[in-house]
Amino acid sequence: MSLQINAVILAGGMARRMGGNDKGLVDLNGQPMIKHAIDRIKPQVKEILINANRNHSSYAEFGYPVVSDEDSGYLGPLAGMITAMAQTNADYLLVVPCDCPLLPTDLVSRMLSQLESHDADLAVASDGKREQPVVMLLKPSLRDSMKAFLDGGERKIDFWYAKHNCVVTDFSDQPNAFVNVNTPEQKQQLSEAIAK
Ligand SMILES: Nc1nc2c(ncn2[C@@H]2O[C@H](COP(=O)(O)OP(=O)(O)OP(=O)(O)O)[C@@H](O)[C@H]2O)c(=O)[nH]1
Ligand SMILES: [Mg+2]
Repeated sequence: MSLQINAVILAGGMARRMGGNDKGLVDLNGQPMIKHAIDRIKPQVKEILINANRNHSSYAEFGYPVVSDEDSGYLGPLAGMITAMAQTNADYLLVVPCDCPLLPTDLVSRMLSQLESHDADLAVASDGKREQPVVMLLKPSLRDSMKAFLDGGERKIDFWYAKHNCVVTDFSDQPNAFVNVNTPEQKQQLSEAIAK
């Protein structure tokens, strides 16, 4: 029987550096930012969840369930992951942010094969220079550990996964895969690069 892999796309942040505009919904080359991530991820997973804390009806228009953080205090990306892990019965959950429009099209296959060959609990992506803590493939059963970590006042995702059997999957062959759009200037730069 083949494994079921679902994804959550995190769009639950405050997007302060984007001037508070809901980052997943800002336009990037004619499409909402999150739509670029959806198009990259959709062929790789069975089901998608969108995690958002405002503008639910706009996010619902993409045709996937929209879930909000259980705690409305904007506790960071871990809060979105915990919510999604509670709502998925898949073997693995892929976590990606809404603000990486160029995610690898082979993200799941490479993370899964490395995870399985190392018998690990989770895989985190790297661009070769830095780990990408909001790009993970993990077992939903890790939710209790993540919740205890967050409830203890911790926020740093890399501190959490360091406590687990974790592999780092290297995507340095795709140097732009994790280009992250946090500011209007970064959006403009990427927009021009895509249009070329
Ligand atoms: N569910 C949830 N997701 C979050 C939260 N904070 C950040 N994220 C998501 O985590 C990912 C990485 O966060 P950032 O790029 O820093 O986004 P952000 O916090 O909205 O932006 P800034 O306010 O500019 O730091 C993005 O996909 C965010 O939507 C949160 O409190 N809850
Ligand atoms: Mg970001």
